[in-house]
Amino acid sequence: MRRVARPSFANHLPVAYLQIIVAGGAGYIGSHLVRELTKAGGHELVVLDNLSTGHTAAIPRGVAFEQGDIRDAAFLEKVFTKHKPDAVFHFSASIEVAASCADPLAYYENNVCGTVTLLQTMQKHKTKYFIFSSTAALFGMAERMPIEAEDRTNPINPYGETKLVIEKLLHWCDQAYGLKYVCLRYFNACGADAAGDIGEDHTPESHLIPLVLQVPAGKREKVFVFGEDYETEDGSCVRDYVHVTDLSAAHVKALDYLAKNNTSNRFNLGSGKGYSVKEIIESARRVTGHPIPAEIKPRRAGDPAKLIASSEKAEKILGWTRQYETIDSIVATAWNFHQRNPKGF
Ligand SMILES: NC(=O)c1ccc[n+]([C@@H]2O[C@H](COP(=O)([O-])OP(=O)(O)OC[C@H]3O[C@@H](n4cnc5c(N)ncnc54)[C@H](O)[C@@H]3O)[C@@H](O)[C@H]2O)c1
Ligand SMILES: O=c1ccn([C@@H]2O[C@H](COP(=O)(O)OP(=O)(O)O[C@H]3O[C@H](CO)[C@H](O)[C@H](O)[C@H]3O)[C@@H](O)[C@H]2O)c(=O)[nH]1
Repeated sequence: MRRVARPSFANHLPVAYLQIIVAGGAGYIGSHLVRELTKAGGHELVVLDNLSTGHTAAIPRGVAFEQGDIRDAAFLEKVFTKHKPDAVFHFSASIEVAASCADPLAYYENNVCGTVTLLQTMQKHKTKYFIFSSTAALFGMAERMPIEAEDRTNPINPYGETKLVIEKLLHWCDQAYGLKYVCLRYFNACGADAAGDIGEDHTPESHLIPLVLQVPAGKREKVFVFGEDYETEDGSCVRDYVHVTDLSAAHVKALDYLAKNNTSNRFNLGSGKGYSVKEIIESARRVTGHPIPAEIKPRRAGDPAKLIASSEKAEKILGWTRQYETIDSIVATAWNFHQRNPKGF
């Protein structure tokens, strides 16, 4: 069979030839992308992760793994020299809004300094494409709902601001070095792969859906509702919950987009529907058949009242569609993971 020559960086790369680094690929969302890319085949994948919150068991057998930190320039240099990536998916970050309010320096160090080191290594090695895990937290107290990709950004917590700093830096990296990037602003990632063998497993857990499911799983007696005095219908915070497998599909499309168009862009990714904390607890009650007691607590630091996405731009430009539309179908996949893996990974 004739071997097709690998094209130079001067040309757009056919998607099938890419060497890909998934930084943070042992984590919740990154491991789901690795699963999707592995299923699709055709790429050489390397997971890079310091395992601060990720799990080796979440990395499929046969996928290369480099354990280390994105803040460690010497480690990155070794990995990039060895694997010569064409594209980097960058999930590796600290992710909790309340923790970022308590320790902003740690968040800037990991999310900003770490990403700068990663981008410096990419620039040195002429790595062409960068897909960045950004967030709805960029928007803060948004002026309108649903939030369009081009709406004004105004983060109200350090976590969101670290992501905005990087989005702005990426613009300048494109201008200065020709780096092509896509920023994907996920709203609230949730659910688990349909097979139920990978899912969300953080210790300690801070995210709403896995915490709610710890009650029927027998790991906690009740769930707390942080704030009942927001300007929302039932007083609790409203978020847009989007399934992690749907998010993975958007990443595959983003890579395709970069390889075909060689143009940077940014997209919001959500379901377009908002659910309050109380509605999420109701959904978990329906899915699990457990009464799930709830107790009202004061507001949590850094929480905006409402975040709902318009994903119209991603639908139009990337051709992104979602498989999971109802909140119960999403919660059911998370519950499936927790039932199959009662001790996590
Ligand atoms: N979970 C959500 O709802 C959500 C929403 C919007 C954006 N995001 C973003 O998506 C990305 C992934 O989130 P997640 O929920 O999968 O989190 P996660 O904590 O499960 O995954 C992050 C992974 O990155 C690794 N990591 C962290 N710092 C690192 C470092 N310095 N060097 C190397 N590896 C490091 C961790 O070990 C982990 O495997 C993050 O960038 C987060 O900000 C998440
Ligand atoms: O025990 C809990 C846990 C959470 N909440 C509330 O549930 C909502 C969702 O909270 P999560 O911690 O699940 O998620 P966040 O909205 O704070 O943040 C998540 O989604 C963001 C995007 O919207 C980010 O990117 C971030 O990384 C990711 O953690 C918030 O109003 C929070 O106050 C509770 O009431 N009780």
